[in-house]
Amino acid sequence: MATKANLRQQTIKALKQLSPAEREMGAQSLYEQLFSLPEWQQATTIATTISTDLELSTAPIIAAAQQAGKTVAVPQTLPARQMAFHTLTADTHLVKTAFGLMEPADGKIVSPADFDLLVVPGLLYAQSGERVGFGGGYYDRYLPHTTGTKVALAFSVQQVSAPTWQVDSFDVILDRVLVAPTK
Ligand SMILES: Nc1nc2c(c(=O)[nH]1)N(C=O)[C@@H](CNc1ccc(C(=O)N[C@@H](CCC(=O)O)C(=O)O)cc1)CN2
Ligand SMILES: Nc1ncnc2c1ncn2[C@@H]1O[C@H](COP(=O)(O)OP(=O)(O)OP(=O)(O)O)[C@@H](O)[C@H]1O
Repeated sequence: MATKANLRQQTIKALKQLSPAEREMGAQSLYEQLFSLPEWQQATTIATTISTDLELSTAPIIAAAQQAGKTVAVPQTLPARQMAFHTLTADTHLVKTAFGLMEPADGKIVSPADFDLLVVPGLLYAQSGERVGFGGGYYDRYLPHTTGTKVALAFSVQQVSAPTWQVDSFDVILDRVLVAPTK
């Protein structure tokens, strides 16, 4: 069994080594798969993040959702590893956190139970839904309060068929892991 810390390091390295072409091709496939899901099409309220350069860009997801008239909300980190999701509009003020993430500073708060679909960030996912995140434990604390479909979008280097790590009791299992094809 690998430790989550080792797997985080390995996956970050593999993500950094993706060629621009692989990234672009993978990303297009992931967006198409997401937008094809009935859960996406039916969702009126969606949780996602403001991605960092290492992560799959969420900008096309935010744009597509807004275009379709869906409500989009993104997280603000709070003390004690809590998060509040705020609706994202053209008027939302974003601030950069000490950790380098862009977060909403205002905007209406969406209750966790109001999301129909949550695009959950992370580093490594098993096809069966287990997830290794960035290590903050933010989503493990938040997701138990949600009822919507929990989806992850994985480049091929972010996916394994079954967990190679010790799954903790507090780890929340995702409903779907979409995977980009290998080149
Ligand atoms: N784009 C994106 N946004 C996201 C997440 C994500 O995975 N991706 N998160 C997914 O969970 C949450 C933030 N996750 C975090 C995970 C770890 C640390 C962290 O290790 N922080 C350090 C240093 C803190 C500081 O410099 O202020 C620490 O706490 O020691 C921070 C945030 C919410 N927003
Ligand atoms: N529901 C919870 N209640 C209390 N502590 C928790 C909970 N979930 C996670 N933790 C703690 O948070 C820390 C990080 O957990 P873990 O390594 O699973 O995070 P992660 O899933 O990688 O991060 P994230 O959820 O932010 O993406 C661990 O020390 C864990 O003990």
